[in-house]
Amino acid sequence: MAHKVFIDGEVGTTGLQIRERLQNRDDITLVQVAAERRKDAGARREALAEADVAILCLPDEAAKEAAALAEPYGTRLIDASTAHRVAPDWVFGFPEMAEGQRALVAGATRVSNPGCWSTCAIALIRPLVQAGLIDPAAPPSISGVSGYTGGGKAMIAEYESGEVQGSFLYAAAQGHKHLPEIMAHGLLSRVPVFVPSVGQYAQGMAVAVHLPGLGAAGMKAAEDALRAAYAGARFVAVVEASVDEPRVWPERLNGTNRLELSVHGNPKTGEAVLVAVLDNLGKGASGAAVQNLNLMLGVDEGAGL
Ligand SMILES: NC(=O)C1=CN([C@@H]2O[C@H](COP(=O)(O)OP(=O)(O)OC[C@H]3O[C@@H](n4cnc5c(N)ncnc54)[C@H](OP(=O)(O)O)[C@@H]3O)[C@@H](O)[C@H]2O)C=CC1
Ligand SMILES: CC(=O)N[C@@H](CCC(=O)OP(=O)(O)O)C(=O)O
Repeated sequence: MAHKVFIDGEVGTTGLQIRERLQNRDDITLVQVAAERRKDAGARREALAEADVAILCLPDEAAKEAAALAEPYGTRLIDASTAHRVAPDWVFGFPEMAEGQRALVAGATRVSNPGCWSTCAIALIRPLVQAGLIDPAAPPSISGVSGYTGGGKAMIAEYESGEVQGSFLYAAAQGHKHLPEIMAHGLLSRVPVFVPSVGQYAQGMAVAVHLPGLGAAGMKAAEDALRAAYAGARFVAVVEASVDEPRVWPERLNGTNRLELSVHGNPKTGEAVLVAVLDNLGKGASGAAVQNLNLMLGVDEGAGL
């Protein structure tokens, strides 16, 4: 029998992309609420009760409300928002992050999908902390660029109406909402400096983790640590630096569920940078949610991806 899946927030940026990935699958029946009733708590409660799994593609407060509405029915949840990413009773939905994480996701009732920035940062930082190449108390700074779809419907409207043009840095005041999850799952004891930016293009992300003084031997060790951490992973790969040299193109994995990592630097000076590229709407959001759903349903991890 088909699994019943409700996408709460189905007409938002992340929700629409998840629907596209699920709507033609024979093993899934979508439970739907009419678009005009999408914020009606009664209609959402009924859908949450009917579904086997609900994927929350909502602002944080609405995601917390949905989790409370679903509680009495035991509906399994995947939350795409920031609301539960460091909550102890939710499993962090980055299956490649650690040995055993895939099994935790598969068996979970509540899975919190990682943020797009944090997927990149954690993927690069965590294995290096574990290899002793990053001191958790002296974390590297992080920078990056995202397409404007990362800001959801509101930012898409700003760009596509012409109200906003150009690119900008943001969160320079060091309060970005992904910092807690980067610290917790990146195994850091001190918060890193993080300066993200938005470029004048729709979709795709590149992130750099800055490692001053890593040295030539450290660069080799970093690449070895990353390769060991993601050996056998289907959607995460370490690629040669040449793939991302001399320009890192944030759009190069668009339309995929892939995350690619590379190690760059100058062996003469020892200055190094780790780079991650993904589609913010793919492995950074909707693709990751579908991968987690597949694991929870016990089907091929890559179904529909
Ligand atoms: N865009 C991205 O790249 C990523 C987004 N995320 C996260 O996913 C979540 C969704 O983001 P995104 O899709 O970009 O956001 P959007 O603003 O594009 O979509 C959110 C949807 O939720 C609806 N909504 C708002 N409040 C409620 C409510 N109380 N009840 C029901 N529906 C509600 C909105 O309605 P309306 O149509 O009226 O606006 C909208 O359709 C957010 O938490 C975001 O942080 C995660 C990773 C990446
Ligand atoms: C470009 C842009 O604004 N991006 C969003 C993050 C998108 C994403 O990954 O995240 P959440 O799941 O945490 O919303 C931001 O930086 O706040």
